[in-house]
Amino acid sequence: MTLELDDLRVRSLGDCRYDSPFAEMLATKRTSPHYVHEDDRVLVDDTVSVLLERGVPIDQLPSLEAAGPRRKVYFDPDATSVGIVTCGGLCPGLNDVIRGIVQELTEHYHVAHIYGFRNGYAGLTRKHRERVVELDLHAVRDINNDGGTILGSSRGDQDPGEMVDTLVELGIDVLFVIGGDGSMRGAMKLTSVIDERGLDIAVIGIPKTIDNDLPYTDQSFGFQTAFAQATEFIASVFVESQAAENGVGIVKLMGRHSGFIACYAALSNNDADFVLIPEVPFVLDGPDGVLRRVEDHVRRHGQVVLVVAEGAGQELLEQEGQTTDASGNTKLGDIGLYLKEKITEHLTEVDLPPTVRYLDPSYAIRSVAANAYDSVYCVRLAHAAVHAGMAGRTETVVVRWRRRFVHIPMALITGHRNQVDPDGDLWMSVIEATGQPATFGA
Ligand SMILES: Nc1ncnc2c1ncn2[C@@H]1O[C@H](COP(=O)(O)OP(=O)(O)O)[C@@H](O)[C@H]1O
Ligand SMILES: O=P(O)(O)OC[C@H]1O[C@](O)(COP(=O)(O)O)[C@@H](O)[C@@H]1O
Ligand SMILES: [Mg+2]
Repeated sequence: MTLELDDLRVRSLGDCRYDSPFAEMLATKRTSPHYVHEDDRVLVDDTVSVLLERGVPIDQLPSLEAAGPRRKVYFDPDATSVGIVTCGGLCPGLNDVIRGIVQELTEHYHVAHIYGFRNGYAGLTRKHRERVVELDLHAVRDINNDGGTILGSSRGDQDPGEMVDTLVELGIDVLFVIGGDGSMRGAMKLTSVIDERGLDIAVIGIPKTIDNDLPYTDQSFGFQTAFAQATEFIASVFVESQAAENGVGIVKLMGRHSGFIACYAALSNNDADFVLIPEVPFVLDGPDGVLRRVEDHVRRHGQVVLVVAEGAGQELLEQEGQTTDASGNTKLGDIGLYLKEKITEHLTEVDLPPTVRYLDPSYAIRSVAANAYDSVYCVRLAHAAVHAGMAGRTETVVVRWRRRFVHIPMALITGHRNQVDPDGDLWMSVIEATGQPATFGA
């Protein structure tokens, strides 16, 4: 990591001049094991060797601004209007975040207006301006019991100039963008137009991804719910594969570039014998290839279960030209079906005609309501986002980093992707739990 302290400083619109509703509560607070003072910072690194390697004084070590309420805020709460938008793929907990933002802004800051934009960035365009909804406590009362997002979502590019026009027309001071890497890139285009026009509008990101592929954040919200859902499907194919002769269970799970869902779901119920993820390439043929390993497993145990992340082994698939979705994300080939075909073919050839159960739970793992753990996480992120916005932070994302809520510059979260490290301890745990080899063939 070549990060310097200056790369981690977040932008502010200006000095905070208004009293915060939390001023009294904060008056006596100091940093403790359970609280980081607003003037204190959280270290990025957590190992002695890395800190020593940096070779700089402690106050020059890479660190992050603590999230949370401030004694003074930038926006005059009574005169403030905010907007909320949810973009990209669904994720458990979106409604919890929306609800948390609305409750915090209403009950503590008493802001003037809270607007919800419908269906992602499309909702900020001229064409959809009339679909904007005003949000209050009543509108968000029990939305956390449902999956999805009450605001809707979408993929696809929109003109940032037109979107900023909408913010100006509605008098929005703070825009909360709940979205993934694409949404944060879109949010940065908004801040650049806002800067060009000299406007006083803050843009705060709340990172969303069930793939858990955003960097500088501990597991992202909704991830735990999603992989817990996924375990149910693994358990089903396990039962099915046990009951059949030469039973083969295959579950394909979401994870475009990162195999976190596959790893965690597999570790959770420990029924998987093989986990295939995008980060660890594999070959099918040859003595150490997947097919021979699967065959060996079936010979020894009479059945086998494979968990495969959708982005795994894409290089094995013959695809006619690469296509992308409306947001520019690469469309993937179906590795699950390909494995099903290849395994069936191979086991039939070696006289172990299989019964294959293939499940692709797809949207069933991301469209559900958040579990209790994720709901807590969501509401705390929502609070942090509101405090950041009211304090005039902009182009800033609120994240939980090593269990502390902090602010990071938006550019960092789009800079690279969080992936399972084949040399890291998570993959080691997967190998330990499944008993699969560290690699498959040359
Ligand atoms: N480079 C970009 N510049 C501007 N907007 C972008 C960019 N990438 C994605 N977006 C927009 O952000 C929204 C969400 O992006 P998408 O990739 O679908 O989901 P996610 O935010 O979950 O990664 C879409 O409306 C998309 O057009
Ligand atoms: O069918 P859709 O909506 O494009 O979603 C599929 C993709 O969405 C994901 O859940 C990720 O979504 P985001 O890019 O919005 O984070 C992937 O796991 C999956 O490949
Ligand atoms: Mg994305």
